[in-house]
This record gives sequence, structure tokens and C-alpha cells, in this order.
Amino acid sequence: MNPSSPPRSRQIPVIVLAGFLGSGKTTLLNHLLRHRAGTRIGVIVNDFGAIEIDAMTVSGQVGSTVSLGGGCLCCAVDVSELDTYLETLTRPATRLDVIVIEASGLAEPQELVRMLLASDNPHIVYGGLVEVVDAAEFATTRERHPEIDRHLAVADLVVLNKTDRAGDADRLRIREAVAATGSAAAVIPAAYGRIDPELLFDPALRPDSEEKARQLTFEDLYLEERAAAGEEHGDHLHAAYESLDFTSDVPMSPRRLMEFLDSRPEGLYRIKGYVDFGGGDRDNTYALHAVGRFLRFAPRPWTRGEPRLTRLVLIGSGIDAEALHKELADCRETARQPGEAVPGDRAPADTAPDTAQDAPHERSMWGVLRYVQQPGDDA
Ligand SMILES: Nc1nc2c(ncn2[C@@H]2O[C@H](COP(=O)(O)OP(=O)(O)OP(=O)(O)O)[C@@H](O)[C@H]2O)c(=O)[nH]1
Repeated sequence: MNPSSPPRSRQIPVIVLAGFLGSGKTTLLNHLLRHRAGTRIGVIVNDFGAIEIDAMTVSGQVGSTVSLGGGCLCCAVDVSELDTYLETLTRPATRLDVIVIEASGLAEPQELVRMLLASDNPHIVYGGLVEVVDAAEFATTRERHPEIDRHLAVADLVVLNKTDRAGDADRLRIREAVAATGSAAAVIPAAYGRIDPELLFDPALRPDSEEKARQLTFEDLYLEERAAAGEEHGDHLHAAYESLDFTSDVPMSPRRLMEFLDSRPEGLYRIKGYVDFGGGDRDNTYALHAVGRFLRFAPRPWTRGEPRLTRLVLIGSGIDAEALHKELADCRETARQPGEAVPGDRAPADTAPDTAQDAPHERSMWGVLRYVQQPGDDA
């Protein structure tokens, strides 16, 4: 296995995309489909109407499932059929990396979230709730639909869309309203749903051979076309964000890492990667996925010979990358001393700490285990 590519989790994250009528959910979804950098996305919508299916090279349609170019799949379903469609989308042959469910404009997103958390489909894991808000119409929407406060309170990430039509005062008001709901969700401003897809899911990591054999997708053509026209290029999406990489061959202290995660700064929208908790759990590596305030760990057994590393990518805006890097370095187990690897190093594997340290580690894993989703867990 290529040591530079982290192993893929077996469970497919399912993200719920909610927002009131006309807030820009479909626009955002189309944006994700266009800028997905090889990621295979399954989409569940109420109807195909607004998805740019025509442009995505439909390669097949079976019932209400449409295959899109580049391996994406799209289903139009009634919520009552959700389980059936999730089952279809999670069959091994689909090889999807992420599933996005667009909640219809009127649906209560909490219901969907509850269904996902209660689902006994072992191939999925709830990936967070994204609430799209129309920044220009926020006050009016809230008057008509006071339940928006409830949605904001449970959201993990709020996309403040249509900022091209809203002034600074509007934006401030919405941020205050979000905070007043008691929500700790990260608020990301956007125009036409153009957020960095990496805020929601990881770019696909595929064997090189597969990547080379890959056919030219609609997305490639689209990007070429836009680049030729001198328009937006995918890279520009990253301009508004800063990111930092952290790698360590020294195991992380569960207690310290949880302290770091519990107090993560507001502008830190996304954290993803894999954590080695050393003696806390020698058998498993923990995939970490955080979107806004949402946090989840997914343990997976180490494979034979796999380097025992922690690798994290943090994405945010207005973050102090250097300070965060140092904070993460301070979360490493201190049992190890001289020759302590500098984060970023790729050092040899198997760096388990002293056995004497195991008991306290195991106890402190409780903080981590709170964020491991078990099938059938409820909201
Ligand atoms: N000015 C402006 N218009 C936007 C923006 N995002 C979306 N729109 C427009 O707003 C309208 C509604 O966008 P959709 O993406 O269809 O909204 P939706 O939330 O999917 O709507 P429903 O499916 O009806 O719930 C469309 O005409 C979009 O082109 C934006 O950031 N700025």
C-alpha cells in the first residue's frame, strides 16, 4: 500500500443538505458535482428537476436512479423510501465516496438526521447537517418560518448563501441569529453555493492505475472550458481558506486531542484524517471527520505493515495555522522522547508507547468513543 495515501473508511458518510425553498441547495449541489475532483458522489433528491443531469452525461437510468458521468449516482426518492435507496447506493459495486441527501424545502431536517442515525445500514455513517440560508431573505424567511431557528440549532455547518445580494449588516444579523439559537455551527459565506467541496468530503484517494485509466469526465471538460474562457477555476475556491497538514508518527493522547477538538476555534470549518491513539487502542486507526461542530471518529483495524501514523488536514478561514499546528504537536503522547518526530516527518512505523501507559490511555479513550457512531444510535 502506498504509505502516502490514508486507507479509506468502509462506511460512506451521508451528508444532509437542508434549507428553505429557494435558499440555494440545488445550486450548491450542482457546484459540488462539478468540483468534486474525482470523488464519487451519490445524490438523493426529491426530484431530478433542477440537477444538471443533462450536462453530466447520463450513462444509464434504472427506475428512479440515474448514473452520472464519473461514477456519480442520483436517486429521486420519497423520504419513506430512503432506506431502500441507501441500500442501493451503498452496494459495493457503486463505490461511492459520499452521499448527499437534499432535504426538500419543507422537510424537517431533524427527521432525516434521526432516520440516518437510526438506520441499521452498516455501510453508512451520518456525516453532518448543512443548512443553506438565503442571506438576502433571511429576515423574511424567519418571519414566515420561525422553525428556521430549530434548523440552525441542529446544523453543523451553515452556508450563508447569496452574499452577493446581502450587505455586511445582513451577514452580521444572521451570524447573531445563529449564535442566539445556541448553535455552535460554523457559518460560511458563499455566493451561488460556491464552497470548497473539501469542507464536506475528502477528495477520493484511488490507486494510481485507476486514476490513469479514468475517462475524461464532464467535470474535466467543464474545468477546461471554464479555464479556456478565463473564468473561475477550481483552485480559486481554495483562496478564501487556509489549510494545514499535520503528520506524526508519535501516537496522539486521546485526552489532549479531545481537549483540542472540544475547544476548536470557530473559523476551523473542517478537520479530516486518521489518528493513531497508540496504547489507547492498538488495534485500530481512527478516521476523524469534523464539519463545523460535527465530529465523528470511525475506527478501522490497522492493516498489516501499515505505518502507524496520525495525519490530519485542517481547513478554515482566519485561523492561525502555526498556532494550531503547535497545539496539535502538544497533543502527542509525551512518553516518547529523544528523536521525537517533528510533525510532517514520515518516520518508520510501530511507535507504540510503553505498556505502563496503557491503562490511563484506555480510560481516556472514553472521550473519543463518545464520537464513534454505532448502528442504531439515535440523535
Ligand atoms: N443572486 C444569487 N442567486 C442565487 C444564489 N444561489 C442560488 N441563487 C438562485 O436562487 C434560485 C434558487 O436556487 P436553488 O438552488 O434552486 O434553491 P433550492 O434551495 O434548491 O430551492 P428549492 O429546491 O425550491 O427548495 C435560483 O434561481 C438560483 O439561481 C446566490 O448566491 N446569489
